[in-house]
Amino acid sequence: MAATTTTIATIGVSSLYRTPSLAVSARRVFPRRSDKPHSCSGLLKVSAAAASKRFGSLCLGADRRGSRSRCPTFVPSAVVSPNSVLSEEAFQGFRDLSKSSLEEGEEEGYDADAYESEEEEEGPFSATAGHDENELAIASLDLPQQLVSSLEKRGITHLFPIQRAVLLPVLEGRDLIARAKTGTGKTLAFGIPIIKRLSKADEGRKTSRTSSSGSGPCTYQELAKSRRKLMSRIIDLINDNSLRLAEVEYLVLDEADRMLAVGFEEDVELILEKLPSKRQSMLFSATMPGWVKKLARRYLNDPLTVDLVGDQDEKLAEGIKLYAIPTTSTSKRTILSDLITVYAKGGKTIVFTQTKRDADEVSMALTNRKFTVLVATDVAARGLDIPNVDLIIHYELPNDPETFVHRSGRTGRAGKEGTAILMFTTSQRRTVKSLERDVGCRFEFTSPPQMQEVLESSAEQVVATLMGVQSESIQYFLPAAQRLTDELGTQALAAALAHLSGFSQPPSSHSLISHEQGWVTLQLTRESGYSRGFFSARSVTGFLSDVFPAAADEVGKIYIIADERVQGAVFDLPEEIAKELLNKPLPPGNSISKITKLPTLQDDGPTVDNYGGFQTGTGVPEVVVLGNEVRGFPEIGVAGTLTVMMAFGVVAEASEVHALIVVDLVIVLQNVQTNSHFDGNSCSNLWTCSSSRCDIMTN
Ligand SMILES: Nc1ncnc2c1ncn2[C@@H]1O[C@H](COP(=O)(O)OP(=O)(O)OP(=O)(O)O)[C@@H](O)[C@H]1O
Repeated sequence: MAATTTTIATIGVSSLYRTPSLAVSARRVFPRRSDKPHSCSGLLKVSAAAASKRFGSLCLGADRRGSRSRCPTFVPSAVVSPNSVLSEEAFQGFRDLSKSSLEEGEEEGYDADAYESEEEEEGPFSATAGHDENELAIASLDLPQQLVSSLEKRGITHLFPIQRAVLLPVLEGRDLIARAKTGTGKTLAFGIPIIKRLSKADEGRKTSRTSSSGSGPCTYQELAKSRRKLMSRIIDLINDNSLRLAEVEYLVLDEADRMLAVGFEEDVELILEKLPSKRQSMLFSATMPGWVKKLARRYLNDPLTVDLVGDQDEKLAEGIKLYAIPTTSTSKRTILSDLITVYAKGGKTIVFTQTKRDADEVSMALTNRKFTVLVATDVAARGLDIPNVDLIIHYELPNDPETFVHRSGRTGRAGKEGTAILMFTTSQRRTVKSLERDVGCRFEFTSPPQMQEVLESSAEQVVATLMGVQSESIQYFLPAAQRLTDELGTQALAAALAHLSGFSQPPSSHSLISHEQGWVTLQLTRESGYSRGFFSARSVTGFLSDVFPAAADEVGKIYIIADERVQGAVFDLPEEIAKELLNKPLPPGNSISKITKLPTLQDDGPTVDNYGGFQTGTGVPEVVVLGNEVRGFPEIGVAGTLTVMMAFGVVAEASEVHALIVVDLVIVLQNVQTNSHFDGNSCSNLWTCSSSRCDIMTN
């Protein structure tokens, strides 16, 4: 490629689109200032991924032409409403007013926040709702034909709302800050108009081709010569003069809030310093905290704000169903496989962890069944457009609401549906509640799938796969199938289904209550004539002590069956102990069995939702805070701001927790509303606790 050709500098891995040929077509729809033709030379798109030095692709080029002229501002009267289609009237308003303002040379401010709201009549992706389809068709926007065709090939024929909302402002050269939900097409929102403008510039150059030299940023050729440099950091490229940005005309900060956040800002600033001050700058993101808008003003010139999210509304993309599932750190991995089997239904899943190490561990744990899973840290949370991801699992809570929005937004893209599941431990309930508030969403709190559901889902998926086997292939296996059916009947098919589901071995036993592997859940039932009064958890331990003391020592969680006509409880035991117990003779009127499905339990059964109040009285402690009167540990005071950790990984801010009472080394949390007596700072002990022991680690 010669040094004189016009190409676009697009830097970054996220949402990267291919530059179409810059074929020129006559401009019809959008009038432009005739007195000041734009001479666009290049686009610099810096994504968070770029700033994090993870360049997946780099396409650099330069135009040797002169600099771009900035269009005056204009005053559109459009209605931009959160999540809604920009109405055709509004769209027309953009056109008319931009036209008139351009004609009149007006330069007025524009504040999309001041826009009125418009009721959403149809889905947010219904670009043609109530409008003349042709008016909104990409084919009618006077874009280069090759661009229109390549978009059509990808099923992109009509503008999405954010694309409609920013089209004219970008064409007119406005700086802007744009917010729209994940997967709503922000990439093409800036891509289409910039390509259109570049193609115009290219057209201009072709018709008045004069010079082939210049002092452009750098040439594709130069960098092709040094491929290795393509892979190195952009900062290094700038520093050693391989990348010169002096003629870049368009700057897009995609994932702008991430780009301008601490840790990235410095690099971005360094890059921005190298850009000409005369440029068009645009900030896009699905999340745009207030501080970004303030900071952005340093980089933008009289920016237009286009906000299709709004402050009041749910900030997640529509079509994403949210579940929250209580777990413990030890049961998480077992539950994860089950969740993927039941909720992804054979589709694609992304599992988000906090650290790379966790990601490695989780992916190792997902080996026995057949999954299509990407296990990733938050590096993959933004910008990645992987088609048709069905399920997102927040294996660990995100650090902030923005990360939750972006992680979840890897599904439910371009109007499709998806599911996001948040796995949380009991002490994280408050964080989950904060997430609901900050993101404006609602979780459905549900329990981990029961083994029966997992097996049924697995079988369904295998059956669906079998339906896709071509009849020509089936013919080859008919004789063997016939033989097997004759010998084993339906057992033969069941064996095939079990094997294809990844269950050649029976599912490993795990507790129905805590989902911990190596544990089983048993049910004790007592006939009414043998009742010795009120049936309680104590009745169970007393019974076990009589029958098999080892079981009484090892028993885990105990829950009473809700049905009042039944005297009974369910409880967890280690598998080996359970086996022995099941062989012991029982007192008359009592029966014990291993169960595969939990009966309905009394209120303190495994919780579905229990905000603000913690469970009391049973088994492993949920959260620990140091109280003033910790029996047996008089030296322990109170630490109001102490971070407390439990042996099974629960982390809680002590300031969010209420009280701790220790009863016979079973730690019980009580929901004491006043925490005034926790203000003392006398103690800063960190406790790790389990039901059977408490260790104190003094700082
Ligand atoms: N007008 C359109 N019609 C149909 N599909 C579209 C249209 N615009 C974009 N898409 C598709 O929608 C998907 C999401 O687009 P894109 O990646 O630009 O979203 P985004 O808003 O940048 O999301 P995120 O904030 O997560 O980065 C892509 O697969 C894209 O090809």
